[in-house]
Amino acid sequence: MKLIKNIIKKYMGSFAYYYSYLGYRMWFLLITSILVGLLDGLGLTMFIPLLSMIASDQAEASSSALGNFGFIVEGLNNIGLELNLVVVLMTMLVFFVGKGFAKFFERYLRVVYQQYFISRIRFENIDALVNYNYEAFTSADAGKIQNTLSGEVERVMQSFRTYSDMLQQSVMLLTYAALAVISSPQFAMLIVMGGFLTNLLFSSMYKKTKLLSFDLVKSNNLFQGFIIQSVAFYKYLKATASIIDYKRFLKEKVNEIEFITRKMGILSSIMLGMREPLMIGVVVAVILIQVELLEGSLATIMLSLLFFYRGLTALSSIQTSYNKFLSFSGSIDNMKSFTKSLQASPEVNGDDKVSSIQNIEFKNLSFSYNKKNTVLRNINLNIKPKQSIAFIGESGSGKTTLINLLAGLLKPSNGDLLINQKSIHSIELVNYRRRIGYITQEPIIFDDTLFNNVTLWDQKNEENLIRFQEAIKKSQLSSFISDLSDKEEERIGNNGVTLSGGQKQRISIARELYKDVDILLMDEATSALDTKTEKNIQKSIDDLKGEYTIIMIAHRLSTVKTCDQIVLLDKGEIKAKGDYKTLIENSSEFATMISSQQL
Ligand SMILES: Nc1ncnc2c1ncn2[C@@H]1O[C@H](COP(=O)(O)OP(=O)(O)OP(=O)(O)O)[C@@H](O)[C@H]1O
Repeated sequence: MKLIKNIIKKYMGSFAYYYSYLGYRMWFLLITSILVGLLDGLGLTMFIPLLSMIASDQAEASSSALGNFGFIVEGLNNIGLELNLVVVLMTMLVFFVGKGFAKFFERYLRVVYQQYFISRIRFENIDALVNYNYEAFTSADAGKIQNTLSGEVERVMQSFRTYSDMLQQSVMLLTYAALAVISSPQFAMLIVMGGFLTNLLFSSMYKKTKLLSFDLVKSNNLFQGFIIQSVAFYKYLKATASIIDYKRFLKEKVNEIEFITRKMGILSSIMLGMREPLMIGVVVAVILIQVELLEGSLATIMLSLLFFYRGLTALSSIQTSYNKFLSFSGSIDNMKSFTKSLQASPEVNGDDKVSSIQNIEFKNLSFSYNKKNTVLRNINLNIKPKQSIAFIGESGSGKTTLINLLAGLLKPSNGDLLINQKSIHSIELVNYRRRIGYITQEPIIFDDTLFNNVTLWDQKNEENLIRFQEAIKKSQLSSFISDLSDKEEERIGNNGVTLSGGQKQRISIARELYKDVDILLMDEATSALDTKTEKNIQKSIDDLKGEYTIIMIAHRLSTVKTCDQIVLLDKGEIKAKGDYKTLIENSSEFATMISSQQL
């Protein structure tokens, strides 16, 4: 009973979950399952006229042979068919062919709906992830996100698969039960009562076995403890001859365990041995009562029995599927809470469209992570179009946070960031970000061709090829590409393993130049590049100055010499700003930094 209750509870909750994605499709699944069960059942009823023909040795069966299913015979009679052998066999064939079609349709729908269901979950999570607030993302569990989007989705799909198995088998069970009742209501009732009684007998035995297994675990644990102690205290026990008494005590425990295990063995053997004779005993008793006392028809009883047998097979499949379903169903709860938590922290977006980024102004801007950890204080800064500006400062001084604010990934806690005199809070972020190129410290290289890496899977038409070539030229990659055997179609390999650090950096630059952007955010690589590569990269950056607004985080001060503005950050505050010459003269910290890097 508890199992059935649990099954129904889980069943309904999960139905609602699948229904929220599949809607009316769930009803289609249910209807096709019912159809399969009905056609199968009706096909089986045709065994009865066959049996009655054999029993009476007549060439035709009467409608009474089918009991409550007599309507099938009458229906056939109405269309001018007598129930002879050929008609019976053909009708059976028609029902089973019909069942075949229904089964095909049901399986087909299941596969299609399963894919639809999973796509919907994936879309929902991808949308939520794309729309996720960056600050929430930084504190989210990256492993969980990855696992849920790949492995867990797979497990939710499995849950649906086993659920639809269960759904189909349950419908079959109900259909068979209904058919068994229609075939011979009295017989069905008696069988159910008999089954219920035997179940009572078994459930008391199950309870006993369960209690015994608890006892066994307890005794085993105790015994383990005593054995460990006999080793630990061996010297004392031996020296005082107490080991002899201890031996007797240990042997008693061994006997105790053996006794419980034997009791359990007897119980389970009794259950195993009794199950079938008991069931058959019930069936025999019920058939005898039906035929001898209640004068029922043997043929309809046989049919009812056949349905019971089919029903029993469906029941054991339900149990197997349910166990499997249970092992996957935890993933449904996990997926629900995961999707909910992603959707709970969406990015806040404004309506003001930015078609090109001109003036950038930090106005008394402060920023705190999680409303307490203040990392930027009272930042005031003006960046004019096509200016180049470098942020420098110790590790943790807030440089990356500033870049994140500029990209709209983080929003100012106090003060404001104005883009073309409009607050970043009111700006529509997707179009704004399309105007931004971002060259990260670790170059982003996809496992694909050079062309796709630069154009991010743009169409390879004439116009795009010209843009591609221009980007390649500007980022000093022309000679590199002419050395490649497949030119722009050369595959770069996973994370660019076949490329040097400098080449990767320049491909990242080419990607940003291919786009039509106004500003370039650059997080300069800290990893030691050889002097030649460093010089090359420096040259490619220098060439871009004056063409784009360049905002960079500079670790090597050699790169900041030609910048229009250098901003020295210290513990989240602007310590000094100006061009290279002014800063050397006005800031002792900057002068010290320069001398420590021997420039
Ligand atoms: N997601 C976060 N949550 C809380 N605090 C953070 C988070 N990210 C950074 N911080 C803190 O903010 C401060 C500034 O970090 P930021 O990354 O901006 O410094 P940085 O100057 O770029 O450092 P580095 O040169 O080492 O990259 C640091 O104290 C850091 O610990």
